[in-house]
Amino acid sequence: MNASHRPVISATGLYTPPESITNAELVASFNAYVERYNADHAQAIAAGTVAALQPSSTEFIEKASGIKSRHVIEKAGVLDPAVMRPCIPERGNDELSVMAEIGVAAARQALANAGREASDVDAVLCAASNMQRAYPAMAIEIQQALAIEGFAFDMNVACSSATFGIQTAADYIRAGHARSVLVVSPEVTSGHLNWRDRDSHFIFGDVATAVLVEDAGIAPVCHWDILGTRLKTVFSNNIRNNFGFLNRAAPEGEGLADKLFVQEGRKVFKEVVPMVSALILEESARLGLDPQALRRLWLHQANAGMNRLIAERVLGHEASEDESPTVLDTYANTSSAGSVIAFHKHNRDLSGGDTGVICSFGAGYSVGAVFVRRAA
Ligand SMILES: CC(C)(COP(=O)(O)OP(=O)(O)OC[C@H]1O[C@@H](n2cnc3c(N)ncnc32)[C@H](O)[C@@H]1OP(=O)(O)O)[C@@H](O)C(=O)NCCC(=O)NCCSC(=O)CC(=O)O
Repeated sequence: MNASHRPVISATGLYTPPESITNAELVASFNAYVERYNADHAQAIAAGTVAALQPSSTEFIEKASGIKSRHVIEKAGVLDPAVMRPCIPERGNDELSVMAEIGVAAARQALANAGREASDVDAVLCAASNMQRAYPAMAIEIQQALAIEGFAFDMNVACSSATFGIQTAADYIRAGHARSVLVVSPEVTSGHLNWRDRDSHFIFGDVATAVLVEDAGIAPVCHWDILGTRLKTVFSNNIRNNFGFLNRAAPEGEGLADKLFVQEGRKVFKEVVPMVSALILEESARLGLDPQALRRLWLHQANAGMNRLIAERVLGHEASEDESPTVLDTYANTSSAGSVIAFHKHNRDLSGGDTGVICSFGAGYSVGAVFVRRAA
């Protein structure tokens, strides 16, 4: 088999959890929790020592974010007003862990779509925003479950994990260190979402994606050439999660609001939109591409309004759904997997020579862009 040291995307895979929660179901559960909380604290609220909680609304959620529903690994616990978290039973050390299980499902689909055997793969990156344990690496568990030789490791750049993973895989191909690399992004975001926080309880969903990055010399006929990749990070506290082993002890420990997802959504919106559009425009120029000729933008799926603005700045006109497809309406924000889901679901209709960009952005701040051209 030939090695060209030119990276391509050979195929992608997607695992979608069967259970899904509509905005109406989510808001009914949240508002039942609010009613119960306010009744339980009625005296303190009347005395002004405790603030009453405000109800959520389906109209607000859809208008502010574009999200209509989200998939989750475990629905009953999330919707029980007395629980409001996914109840995923702990598994024994000799059982496949949840993240590995959904990552393997997505990886198997990517391999099948490429006509590739797992034994052909040289490396596995588990690129995701929340690892369910510190070690051993989730990636090594996925590697073992697929019976892959070589090496594997985890990486976390929050929402940009998958695009940073694709660039890392592409660099292995460019350097000749590997010819076939799986970038797997299992996102169990329901675990870190604070389902009791009105400002963010609607934001996330669970999913797993896989991207098979390979040397063009071994790639299937139908693939996407990686024309260039560009990464950027700028520190910000506006999306933050303080969970970690240094704060394991009560009363500061796990379960407190700051150990879950916290964001200043408006600031994120305002500060990240210009970062993303500038990065896409700069990298287009460096690659000698006309941004207005990009056939499709597969953008991170956090907020429909954000994507509208970014796409307009890049393309120079209001983007159609065909130019900038949305998946957050049914998946919500799936962190690093979002732009890959958009690419997975919306790339087969394009023609040879069509060019586009897979672009993620989020906590860090972080932005990752992968420019691709359909080969055949
Ligand atoms: C979160 C948002 C949808 C919120 O929309 P807005 O900014 O318009 O809303 P806001 O917070 O200013 O609130 C406006 C008004 O609505 C009220 N309000 C807030 N929540 C409500 C709810 N659930 N139901 C009804 N009303 C609500 C507020 O109290 C306020 O009232 P009043 O007007 O009376 O004060 C949006 O800001 C957003 O999507 N920002 C981008 C976020 C983003 O990209 N994050 C990255 C996520 S991290 C990520 O992607 C993954 C990663 O990096 O790992």
